[in-house]
Amino acid sequence: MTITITAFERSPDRGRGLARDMRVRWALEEAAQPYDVRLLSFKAMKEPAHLALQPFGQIPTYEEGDLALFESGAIILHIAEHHPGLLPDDKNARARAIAWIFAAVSTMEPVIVDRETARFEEGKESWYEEHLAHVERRIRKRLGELSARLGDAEWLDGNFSAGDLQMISVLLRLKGSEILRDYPNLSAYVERGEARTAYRRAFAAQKAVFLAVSAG
Ligand SMILES: N[C@@H](CCC(=O)N[C@@H](CSCc1ccc([N+](=O)[O-])cc1)C(=O)NCC(=O)O)C(=O)O
Repeated sequence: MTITITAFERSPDRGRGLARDMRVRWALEEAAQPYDVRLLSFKAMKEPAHLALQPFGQIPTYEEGDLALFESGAIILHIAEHHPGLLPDDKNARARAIAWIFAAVSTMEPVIVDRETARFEEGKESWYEEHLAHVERRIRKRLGELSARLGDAEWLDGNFSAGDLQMISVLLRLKGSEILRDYPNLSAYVERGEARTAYRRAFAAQKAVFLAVSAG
């Protein structure tokens, strides 16, 4: 059955692969699953047809036959559970890989999104600099803990998994910042993810959308 995901018609990430459709694209490429993309304007995202799929008016969503899913973590887990290559066969290792999906979205991503929110929405406030220092301290705490756990391993727990895909996708939102550069093993971990063929195919596909819109 055809898989259809939704993505920004004009992504504010300007083809840098930071919007969350990228991580779903990546998972589908790792699973060697072809997919269609329905591109949505910001307006269309808030209209009833899309709200029926995604109650918060956001992307991505995932449709396959009579299944409609939202929440990128849930979509990635669904893909991983239904296709080989993203979760180990061993049941305990599989459970640990799923734990890393949750760790990425519920422990690591919120502190990183806090920094983006502060920079985009609070930059003019008198307390911005002090607030940003606290936010970045919280990010560094989590990065230090993740760095210690990863050590010199290639992936978080054995072979590459959906947990790595989600964690690397979250860490990529720090790409280019001096913060991630302070954790060389995490920078190298992210680069290993970016070097994967599936990542590069997903990145090229989402960037092609931006280039087409920019050329239009
Ligand atoms: N928890 C949901 C969150 C989905 C979400 O945040 N979607 C964003 C796009 S990805 C977040 C995002 C947006 C932009 C950049 N960027 O770099 O420009 C990066 C990430 C969205 O639709 N925003 C529009 C809205 O909320 O009205 C999930 O993981 O699926």
